[in-house]
Amino acid sequence: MLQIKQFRKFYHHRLVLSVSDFSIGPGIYWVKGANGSGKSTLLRSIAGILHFEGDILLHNKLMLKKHTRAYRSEVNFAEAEPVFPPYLSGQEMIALFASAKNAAATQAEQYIDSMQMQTYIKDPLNTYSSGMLKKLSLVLAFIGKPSLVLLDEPLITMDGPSLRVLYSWIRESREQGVSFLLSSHQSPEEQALPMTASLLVEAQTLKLETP
Ligand SMILES: Nc1ncnc2c1ncn2[C@@H]1O[C@H](COP(=O)(O)OP(=O)(O)OP(=O)(O)O)[C@@H](O)[C@H]1O
Repeated sequence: MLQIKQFRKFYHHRLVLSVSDFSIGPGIYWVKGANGSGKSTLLRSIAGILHFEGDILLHNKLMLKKHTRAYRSEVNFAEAEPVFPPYLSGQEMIALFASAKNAAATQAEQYIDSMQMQTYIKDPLNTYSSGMLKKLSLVLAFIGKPSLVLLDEPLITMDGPSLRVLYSWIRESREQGVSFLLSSHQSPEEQALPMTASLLVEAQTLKLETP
């Protein structure tokens, strides 16, 4: 499903992550690692929003750097701490994403309803709490028809009922073939979210840990 080749990421000449050849099949993966180990760097690179050496392939055919548009239409990403334009509403952000992802704006309605966001979805984003912003970023990550969804710290700032809703979205999407990379410092509840394997980011590289 995902292949990382001759990957190196530097910040100001400092090597942060080096992965020579790494591949994983479809599934739900828990991205683990200490603070500052490079989890966000890995996810942001796979999302195509950071410059790096090497290349990343999806489904053995879509190269991030060569087939950028097609690759991006398959990969959705939710940042750990999402930042949105303050004067847009949640609904306007959803409309923007839906247009960028060639999706119907109505696709998000089921997500808005299940996360109980109806009462504030039309309000400007500078009035949202961090949990409300987190939920919006998660809705955006499910818009379109992604085959890979990257969720950076999706469990933080979410209350218990919202977490259960998120787990159900992930399980349902997985049943439809969508894969997930999910970074977290806390172990996702195994029964609620069956993990295929863990990806450990450590010592400037990436290791697969099977259960
Ligand atoms: N924009 C940047 N400029 C310079 N260094 C950076 C930048 N972003 C991240 N780094 C460095 O890269 C390393 C990896 O950071 P990253 O945010 O990927 O770690 P992380 O595993 O996601 O950390 P955490 O668990 O604390 O969120 C850290 O040493 C960090 O200081």
